[in-house]
Parts: sequence; C-alpha cells; structure tokens
Amino acid sequence: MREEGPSNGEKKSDDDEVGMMIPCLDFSFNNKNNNGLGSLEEWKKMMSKKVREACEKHGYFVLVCDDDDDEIVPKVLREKMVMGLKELFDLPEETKMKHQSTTKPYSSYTSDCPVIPLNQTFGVCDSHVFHVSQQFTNLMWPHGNPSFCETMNSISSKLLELNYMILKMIEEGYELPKHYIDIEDMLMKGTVYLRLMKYKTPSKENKKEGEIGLVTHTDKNTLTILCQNDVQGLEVQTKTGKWIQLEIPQNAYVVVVGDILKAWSNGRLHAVRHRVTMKGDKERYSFGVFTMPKDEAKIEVPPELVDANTHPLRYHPFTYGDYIKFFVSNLNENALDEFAAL
Ligand SMILES: O=C(O)CCC(=O)C(=O)O
Ligand SMILES: [Fe+2]
Repeated sequence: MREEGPSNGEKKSDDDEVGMMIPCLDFSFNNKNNNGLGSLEEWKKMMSKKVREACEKHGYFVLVCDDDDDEIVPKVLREKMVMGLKELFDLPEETKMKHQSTTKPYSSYTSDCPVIPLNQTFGVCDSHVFHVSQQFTNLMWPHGNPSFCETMNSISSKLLELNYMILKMIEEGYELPKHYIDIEDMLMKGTVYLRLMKYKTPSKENKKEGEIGLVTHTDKNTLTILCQNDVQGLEVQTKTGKWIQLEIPQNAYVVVVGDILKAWSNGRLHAVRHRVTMKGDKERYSFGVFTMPKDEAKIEVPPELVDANTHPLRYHPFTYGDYIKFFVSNLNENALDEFAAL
C-alpha cells in the first residue's frame, strides 16, 4: 500500500486498474478524525456507504484505527495478544494437541497438514464468553494463564462488536426497509470463532520467492476480521485474477467478506479469494474473529436486492448447516455456486 487516495479512502497499488486499488477505511471516529464529520449517526451513515462499496468492489477492506481508540481495539491489547500467541505456539506439541473437538468443526488444534506444512491453527468457539477462554487457557497452561485468558477474551469481544457493527453498516448501506430485514436473526446470533495462527518460516530455497502458508480460499462464514504481527504475507486476488500482496499497517485489521454475505446479497458483495505466502525469515502470527450464522439459519436474498434486469436472483435459499456439510464433504473452492446457484 502506498499513498492514500484523495477522498475515497482507497490506497493505490502499483497498477492503476480499479481492482488493484486497496480499499482503506479509517474508523477512528472518536478521536481526531471526527472533526467536521458531525454526529456519530452521520459518520456511520457515511461509513456504511463506503463499507458497502468496498465490500462490493473488492470483497475486503483494510480498517485503520487510532492506536488509543478504546472503541475499537486499544494498541496495548493488540500487542499483548500477539505476544501471547508466541507464548501459546511455543508450548510443546503434545500440549497443543490437547485442544481437540470431535463435535464442532474448526474447534481443534491442527498442524502438519501436508498442503500447508507451515501453518499451525487453533480454532476456539465462543472465546468472547469468559469461561470458554478460561477453559482453553487452563487446558494449555494447567497452572492457568490469567493474563492471556483476559487478553484473548477481551480482544474477542471487541472484534465481535466490530464485526457486528460492520454487518449493520452493510445492511444500512443497502437502505433496506427496517421491517423486512433480518440480518440480525439471519446472520448474527450464530457462532463466533477465534482462529489463532502461526506460520513458520519457509525453507531456505523458498525464502525469496515465497512458500504457500495458507491455500487460496474464500471464507465460508459471514464476515471475518483479521489481525497480524509485523510479518506480511496475506494476498488477495482481484476480480480480474491478479494477486496483490497486502501491506497491513500495525494499527489495522483486514475485514473479509465471506460466502454467506455473498449469497445473502445476491452476489453483490464479493467473497474475495485470498491466501498467505510466507517469505523471509520471520515467523508470522495472525488471529481472526469469524462470525457464522446458526446452523439452522435460512440464508435468503431480500427481494430488494433482486432486480430482474440488473441483478436476477442468483441463489436459492439454503440453511447454513447444509452449506457447511456440503463444503466439508466436497472441499471445493467453488462450493457456494455449486451448492446454491440457480
Ligand atoms: O493469516 C491470515 O492473515 C489469513 C487467515 C485466513 O485467511 C483464514 O484463516 O481464513
Ligand atoms: Fe480466510
């Protein structure tokens, strides 16, 4: 990312092509940037439009906030989380392996996966609930780790609030009639996953060119908010098929549109394909809060987002649980279209 664009909140990458612009939105309302922007309501209205535009055009955006913005995530909390991640992944392999769930998907520790050997991941369901974070940290540190427990729980709550706020902004961005829209019931009030990730450094021969850390995918949930240490590696694919490496500032998060928002919006919102490529000799740590609908939630396009000429209906209604079952049994990257396209 280079210079900030004039007024549209986009940053230019090397290429001038629209798709190559990196959308960057400053969410620091409560501090210096509210000058001249009026009330919180007016700010939200203006931002909702920008959020919707970025999610339609790019399928993600880089969210920047002031270092001391308590409304979003204070800098100290973010730093503590990154330090805590190092401590967690430094635990012996047999300790980390204790975090396994046979009932919930994405809720275990995984490592040594042949297609992504550099990656180690913990999935923790509902870490914004204090006793859940405590159960996790007590399992990893039998004598407890109250500091990491507190950090993990607070940052999950903060990022969940932010995730829900952005979902509401997307809804507002479409100016849908209040009586109809059920984004809250349909897309929120579901499951929340915290994913904690470590990427090992690439082998010697791949240090320069890069080695795959996480394979190309779209997120299968509703909306994701990602954060990382100072090691870059996240890449996104533009609609024209080009890959861009994101340079994410330390006070920033990456907001990613998932398949469910794409389906709900009748394909107006773009679920961006992304991957992680590891270069150099520093380990990468990242974490993300993923929101998912309830398994029984019916994902259905609001009639206002269908237009016979410009946006004919693309997806039939489906339940989230059925979609995930389909994806898990097929592991096909085109899962949404194969499962729900008309
Ligand atoms: O590590 C990252 O920055 C990306 C992670 C990601 O895309 C995912 O977990 O779905
Ligand atoms: Fe992802």
